[in-house]
Parts: sequence; C-alpha cells; structure tokens
Amino acid sequence: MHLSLGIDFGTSGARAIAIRPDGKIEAQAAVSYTSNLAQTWLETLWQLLRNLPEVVRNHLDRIAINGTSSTVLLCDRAGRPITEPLLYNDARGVSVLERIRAIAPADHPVVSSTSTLAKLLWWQENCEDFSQARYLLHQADWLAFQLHGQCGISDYHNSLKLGYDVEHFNYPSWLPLQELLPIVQEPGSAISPIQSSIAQAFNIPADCRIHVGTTDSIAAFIASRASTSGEAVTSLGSTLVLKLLSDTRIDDTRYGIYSHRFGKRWLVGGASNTGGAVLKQFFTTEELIELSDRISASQESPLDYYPLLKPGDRFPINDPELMPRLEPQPLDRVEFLHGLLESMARIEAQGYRLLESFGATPLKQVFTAGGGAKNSAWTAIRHRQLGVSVSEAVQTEAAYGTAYLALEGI
Ligand SMILES: Nc1ncnc2c1ncn2[C@@H]1O[C@H](COP(=O)(O)OP(=O)(O)O)[C@@H](O)[C@H]1O
Ligand SMILES: O=C(CO)[C@H](O)[C@H](O)COP(=O)(O)O
Repeated sequence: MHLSLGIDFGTSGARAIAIRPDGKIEAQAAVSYTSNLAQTWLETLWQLLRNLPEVVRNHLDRIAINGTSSTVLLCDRAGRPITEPLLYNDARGVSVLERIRAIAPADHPVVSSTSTLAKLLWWQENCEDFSQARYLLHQADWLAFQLHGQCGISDYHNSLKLGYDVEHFNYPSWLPLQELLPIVQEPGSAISPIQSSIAQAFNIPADCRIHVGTTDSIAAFIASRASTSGEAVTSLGSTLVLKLLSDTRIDDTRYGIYSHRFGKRWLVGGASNTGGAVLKQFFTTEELIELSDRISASQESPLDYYPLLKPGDRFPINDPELMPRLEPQPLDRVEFLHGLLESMARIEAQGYRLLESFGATPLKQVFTAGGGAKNSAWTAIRHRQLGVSVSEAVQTEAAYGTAYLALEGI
C-alpha cells in the first residue's frame, strides 16, 4: 500500500491527511496552535507525524506541504530563521510600496502591501541581521525543507506574490535580491527522498519522496476536484478566498485580483481579510451552529457591515487602511450573525462579479471549503447573493488537496 500524505498549515492549525492511490482517506491528524512562530510550526509538524498511526507512516510513499500564501521567513545559510515569520496579512510592507511600484509592472501581484516581495524589501530596510540572510522561504518551503533537507526550494504557486513569472518560468530581471530567492519547481513535483534522520525517527520508508507543495487555498481548490472552467471554490476559513477556474488570466492590483497558473488555465481570484476570524471574535463554535440554525436565510439582512478584525483589506477592495464596519450591532445575536454572514456573502458576490467583469470565464458553480462550509444558513444566503449553485465540496480539506497534488501533480 502506497500512501500520499498532505500536510496543511493554516492560520490557526495544521492537519495531515494520508490518502491511497484511489483517493480514499486512510488516516488523518490535526493539531491547533495559537502562535504563528517558526518553532511552533516545527513542533506541530513533528506532532502531526507522531499522531499518525505507525502503520500509516510505514507506508508513506510521498509527502507534500501547503502553507498560507505569502507567509514568509528569512533564513541563514543553514536554513535557520533569522526573523520570526511575517504572516500572509501583515501589511507593514506598505512602507516599501513606492519602491515596488517603481520597478514592477503596474498590475503585478507584488504591488500590494502584503505581497511577499513587500515583506522581503521591508526586511531589507528594517532587519538588523539582514546581512546574514541567505534564503527567503515561504512557510510551506521551510517546513518541507525540514523533511528533505535542501534549503531554497519553492513552487510557482507560493512564489507568485514574490514576483516569479508563471508564464515564462523565471524571475523577471527587475526583481531585486535574486540571490536570496528560492529555486522554483512545478507544484506537486518531487524534490528528493526524505532525510534519513527523519525517516528513522518516524519510521517512514527511506525512499518516501518529498514533493513541493502549494498554497492553502489552491490546495482547497484541488481537494474540491473542480475541473471545468467557470467552477470556483470559496474558502471560508479565517479569511475569505475566491478561486475561479478561468481560461483567461486577470491581474488588477486596484482590486487585489491575481491569477495563479493552473495547468494550461488560470485560477483567478483574490483573498479578503474578512471571514471566520471575525466570526470567532464574536461567537464560539457552538454559538455559530446554534444561532445559524435560527437565521431566516431566505430574507436578506438589512445590516451592511464590512467585517474585519483590524483596518485593511486586500480584495475586492485593495486598501491597507480600509476601516472595519461593524455597526450598528443589534441586541438580538441571531440578527447580528445574520448581518455578518450576509455582509460577507455580499463581499464574495462582489468579488465574483468583478472577476467576470474583467473577462474571467463566467461563474457557473461554487464549491465551498474551510470551517464555514458546513454552515447551511450561510450556504443559502450565499446562493441567494451569488445566483449560482453553492455546495460544500466533497473534500474540503486543504490537506486532502495537497495529498492529491503529490499523487497526481498539477
Ligand atoms: N458553523 C460555522 N459557521 C461559520 N463559520 C464557522 C463555523 N465553524 C467554524 N467556522 C469558522 O471557520 C474558521 C476556521 O476554519 P479553517 O478552515 O479551519 O480556517 P483556517 O485554516 O484558515 O484557520 C474559524 O475562523 C471559524 O470562525
Ligand atoms: O488569506 C489567506 C491565508 O489563509 C490565503 O492563503 C491567501 O492569501 C490566498 O492566497 P493564494 O491565492 O496565493 O493562495
């Protein structure tokens, strides 16, 4: 029995799913975390492996890891972090945005205060130990490096917001600091066998191969098995991420729209900072289930919020200073939750409308992934707002998508 293991590092936790060659799930494990520190991720990785049954570890044939897109680390020549990670939504790079605008094409995804390039240039200007930096690595790259031991390897999904040219498969000449940038492979392609020390420590076969991964929301897209242009996956995790499979490519930084290469087609979309993290601020998981059951989803809520934890959004409004709008808050908690879910559904619908208006393949159907996918009231609200079929994907876990990516490639 040959098993493929996908490991998903999300915003608030990590999950591992092992699948058989026919796609059936053999085993899974999950570990949550409250701090996004490199050491925490590392301990989580080891814990996830330990939590898998030994018989499963004995049969691992390939492993790939996905991380949150544009969550990055600066490392020394041994791959040791010289800074704590900067997370996907960290907008401190706003201070170097003019520098980026001066060198990058106008609609390139690096032209954003949260882009990976913005984080790298911010480090260049503000990190005291920058002279020790040898590798810029994404979360997924750094964690996979712990398994395969070759520092400085990435994939072209994670590297898009760093500036990698996914049409010509190279770093464009205008990109600075190229000596720090990882070598880029096709997502899902093999890197090398697992390091023997790790194989021995976890009873994993010595010939188990580590493959390059992808980003968390692309992994969720792959898990859904959507394959027709016009099909989309919305990830309702801590954030709200839209991915529409399109024959045409679209990039427009005014609205935070960008395109990932997906075989011969494109995954167009964007990521908003609204989403489950805001719901979590007001409701427990139990309350979300109980109060959602009491929502009249067929009625549109008149409450018009822009739910954010802090100022700033990336898509469909790309404005690092956009203010959250969470008033008025009715005393009735059901009404309040209805207003939040309705407002997020409006943001999602506005996002898909924008993609279509810029020439993406028209939206036909939406699959949902992430913690919010099971909320049937929200699904009904979203169906009313989006006007197309909305359903939970058969497989919603990014870890499943990454296991499948390692198995089948792009
Ligand atoms: N019943 C529910 N309705 C709506 N949202 C939910 C529900 N249960 C969980 N969530 C949201 O799902 C999010 C967690 O989803 P997950 O996909 O694990 O996120 P991530 O990997 O981005 O941290 C939480 O922020 C939570 O608010
Ligand atoms: O918001 C996120 C963190 O959960 C998403 O990972 C992210 O921003 C989407 O990026 P990409 O399109 O590159 O996968």
